Amino acid sequence: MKRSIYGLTFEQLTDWMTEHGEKKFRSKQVWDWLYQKRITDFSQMKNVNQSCIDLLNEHFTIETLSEEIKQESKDGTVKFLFKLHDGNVIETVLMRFNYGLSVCVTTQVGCNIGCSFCASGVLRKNRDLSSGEIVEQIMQVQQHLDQQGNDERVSHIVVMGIGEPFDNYENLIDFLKVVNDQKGLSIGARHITVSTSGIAPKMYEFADEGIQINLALSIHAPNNKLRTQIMKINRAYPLEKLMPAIDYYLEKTNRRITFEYILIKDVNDHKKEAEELADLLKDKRHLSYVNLIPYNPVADNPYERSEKEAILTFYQTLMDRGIKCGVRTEHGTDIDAACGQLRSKQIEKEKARKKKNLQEN
Ligand SMILES: C[S@@+](CC[C@H](N)C(=O)[O-])C[C@H]1O[C@@H](n2cnc3c(N)ncnc32)[C@H](O)[C@@H]1O
Ligand code: SF4
Repeated sequence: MKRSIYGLTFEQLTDWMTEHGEKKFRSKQVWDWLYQKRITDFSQMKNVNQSCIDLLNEHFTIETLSEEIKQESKDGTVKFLFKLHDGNVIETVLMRFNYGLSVCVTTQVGCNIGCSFCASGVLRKNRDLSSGEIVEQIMQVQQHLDQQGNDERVSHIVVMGIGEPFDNYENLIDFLKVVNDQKGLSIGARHITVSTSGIAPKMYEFADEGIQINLALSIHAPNNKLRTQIMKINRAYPLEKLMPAIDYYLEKTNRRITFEYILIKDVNDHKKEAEELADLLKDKRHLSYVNLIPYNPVADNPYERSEKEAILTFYQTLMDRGIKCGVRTEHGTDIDAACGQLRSKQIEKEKARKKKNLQEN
């Protein structure tokens, strides 16, 4: 199996070139073709000599994802379902904001964290995505934009699709280096957000990376009892372990953390939980922002979305206590918007098709 060339950072490609007897400047040429001209075949690299093209063809591929489904919403959201080389399927979403175009990428096939409200968690992790497969999601979306002919660029990235990015740490870091590199896509670090369910040791490591990427923590509950009930990762990393990791990150980076808080009707959306959350964050409120996310219904899941009034009360309670917060606006409500839903539907369809085939044979 050949590697995806998108998976290599600029330094890795330069080392590879010299190890294979090629001049260092070849990596700059290759990156120009890949990320500026966005070619999809090595033979299109006009200023690269044939022996280098042959070498690249021998060791690497460019495109490994095939587009299975593309759903476009009235609000401009586009949801892609890609098939990987091994037949697994993943989702990627393009969202339009007034500040730019943001892509939500997937980092794993399924997720082992198993949060009770998440469509991704229902399907266990099958494997990690390679750094190349994560970069290629951005490239495929950029190619979709190129085809529209409006000269639009992906300007923001949120690592909030299926999977726990800190459970695929090395590939995540390589991905971030590739998309952030000025010689490539040059997407600003401050325009990239990584969301984690709270793998505390990796939060220390991330703080030490010295990159200016934004961090979001899926907190979802202000105490251990409730957090463990909805997120079993809290058994391994309860708040006593998580809060010091957050403090370390804030001290080391002086960057704001976004706390994501999904609002589930009658589960974690009472005023007392808002008060408790404000208490938990009070000593770091100058560097905190709470993103309230109304629960997005998932098939066969008993949870319900909070009432509008409960959402407003929660929001106001935090604001009154000096905690900056906002309610996430929804995108693509007329398509399979909730994370992991398009993929789950597709897997169910595939299972039904296989069963039917078996019965017929
Ligand atoms: C899918 S996760 C991926 C990143 C990482 N694993 C995490 O949990 O932060 C991204 C965000 O989507 C949220 N999410 C998951 N299922 C959801 C649902 N049904 N409705 C609304 N948000 C959901 C998660 O809580 C998390 O904050
Ligand atoms: S919310 Fe994040 S960590 Fe939890 S199951 Fe979904 S993808 Fe995994």
